[in-house]
Amino acid sequence: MTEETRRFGTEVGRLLDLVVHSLYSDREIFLRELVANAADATDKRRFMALSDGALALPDNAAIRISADKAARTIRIEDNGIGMSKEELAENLGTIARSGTAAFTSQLASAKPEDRPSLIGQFGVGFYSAFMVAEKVEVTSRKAGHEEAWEWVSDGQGEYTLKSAARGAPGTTILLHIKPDAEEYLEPIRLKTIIRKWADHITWPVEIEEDGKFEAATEGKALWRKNRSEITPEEYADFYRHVGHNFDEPFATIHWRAEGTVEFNALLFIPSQKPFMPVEESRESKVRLHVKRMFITDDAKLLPNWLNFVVGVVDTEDLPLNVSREILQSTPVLEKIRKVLVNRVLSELKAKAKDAEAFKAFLENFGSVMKEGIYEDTGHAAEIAALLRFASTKEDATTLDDYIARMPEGQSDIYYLAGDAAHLKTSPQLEGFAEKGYEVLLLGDAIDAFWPGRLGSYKEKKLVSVSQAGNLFAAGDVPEAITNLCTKLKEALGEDISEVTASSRLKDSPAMLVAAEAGPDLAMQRLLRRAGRPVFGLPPKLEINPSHKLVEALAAKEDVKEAASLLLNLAKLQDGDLPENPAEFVKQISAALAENA
Ligand SMILES: Nc1ncnc2c1ncn2[C@@H]1O[C@H](COP(=O)(O)OP(=O)(O)OP(=O)(O)O)[C@@H](O)[C@H]1O
Repeated sequence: MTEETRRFGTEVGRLLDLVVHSLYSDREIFLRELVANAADATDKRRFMALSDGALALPDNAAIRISADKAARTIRIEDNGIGMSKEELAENLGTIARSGTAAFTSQLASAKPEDRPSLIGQFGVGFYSAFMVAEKVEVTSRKAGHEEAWEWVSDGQGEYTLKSAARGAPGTTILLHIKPDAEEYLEPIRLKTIIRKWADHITWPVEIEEDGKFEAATEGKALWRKNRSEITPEEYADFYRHVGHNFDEPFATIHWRAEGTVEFNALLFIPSQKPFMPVEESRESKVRLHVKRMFITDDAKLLPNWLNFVVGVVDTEDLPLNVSREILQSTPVLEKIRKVLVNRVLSELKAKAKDAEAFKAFLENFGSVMKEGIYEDTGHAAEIAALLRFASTKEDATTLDDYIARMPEGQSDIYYLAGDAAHLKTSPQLEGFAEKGYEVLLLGDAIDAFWPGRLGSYKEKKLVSVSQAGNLFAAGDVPEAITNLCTKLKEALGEDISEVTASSRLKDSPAMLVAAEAGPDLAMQRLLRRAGRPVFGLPPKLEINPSHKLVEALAAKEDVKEAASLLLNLAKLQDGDLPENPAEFVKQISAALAENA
């Protein structure tokens, strides 16, 4: 029989090296990882069999574990979907998941003493087998195929692949246990580990004892138990399992919904940003189960702006053989989604009462939530009410508190969106302090988008300070200034829609403001940087009649050169480059030379 020898992808080599050499405690998680893979593979086969009867699972489908003390092996067998030759090479010989690759580099840069807990809590999937095994043999037959393949490796950089025999589809993993890991050859030890880590697995997990396979799990899904029967550790373990996270949950939401739709739900809000961002997709991965059986994790049970919530929803209101088509159209899912969003929002409202803890939550997930204001008009106001913002008066304020502080005469909510580092010193803020008007300082990239979409909050309009020129129209302006405005407008042409004198400017000679309708300046900047057309009127130029430079210009006949200088200065102040930086430097140098 021909045997092929292949080398692991470089990332795998690194990961294996780190796993094997930095983990001394918590090795038992290898069993959790391998059993979880077996359960996932069985779930996949069950789901595929819905559209292809030939793939149907045997009635006694289970995950079976047996240890052979004499041979020093542990065998883990499943009736799952199996792997073809190329899948064995792809799944076990390379790291396809970007998250795992990123995890590997994080692991490499972590202090050696921190690595065990990182590995122990995160899990490294299949490769954890090499923590306890000096050689791993995987025999797999893909459901629907006749041939089977055997993958063998000692984890030292290479693996072999050869044709093999397996009576039925599924995967067998044979671990040749290292001398220092013999404790795992005891069935009782294996059972304890399964109970601890894998009790929620919905497929039977059986362990061979005295020649007979015995159920190792209670077989009662955690989310179907009463809250009083579950310990905080059990919740946390389950959270780490479903969420691939390694922190403690910030919130655990476990309830049974009864009414128009019935289901059990166990949802978690992480307390840290997941190490793996929501990988390739932004969509919710909350798992849908029907009568305990896993159906899919892409039913989009929660909207994208709650994509950080992980967990399980299990309903009796759908048939076990629910197909993808039914999932897309059934009103049951729509009803479930509604209940879930409202439940998560009310949990967040309750959590918001502890300002300190909630601050950390918002630092992690506040920007994702803001996307909800943009995408989900039905919940926009509720989301906005939960958020906190920096302002010219407070480090963090809610919109309600902002409104409560509004002085007499202020009717709108003012905000300035832009680069967080420059907000506090922006000339756009000039004039607001004098009026006693607080301004929200919005430094997230998404902040350029959502205020315009929200429009108003509790009947107060959200107004960008870059569009609040009306507040500061200068009263009586000397004729020379009015003439200067006209001359500047002539010189600047279509770049500027209007030049006006403003009372808001204190230290700056001029400033750009956006037209009242259309995108504000922060939004225009984003559009420009993204190479997108900027719609709406060009900006206005406000000049400061009491600034020395403006006074001097008002006395001049020809302001052509000065006009473009003034415009470029205003652009610079907003963090934009002048259109032609070299030309601008020439102008400035010439102006300085005149006064030198
Ligand atoms: N028993 C199995 N049956 C079928 N496919 C398997 C089995 N075990 C592993 N695989 C395949 O190998 C891939 C890699 O497994 P591995 O455990 O390393 O990562 P994962 O399960 O994708 O991620 P994680 O362990 O972080 O959840 C799996 O995604 C799956 O496609």
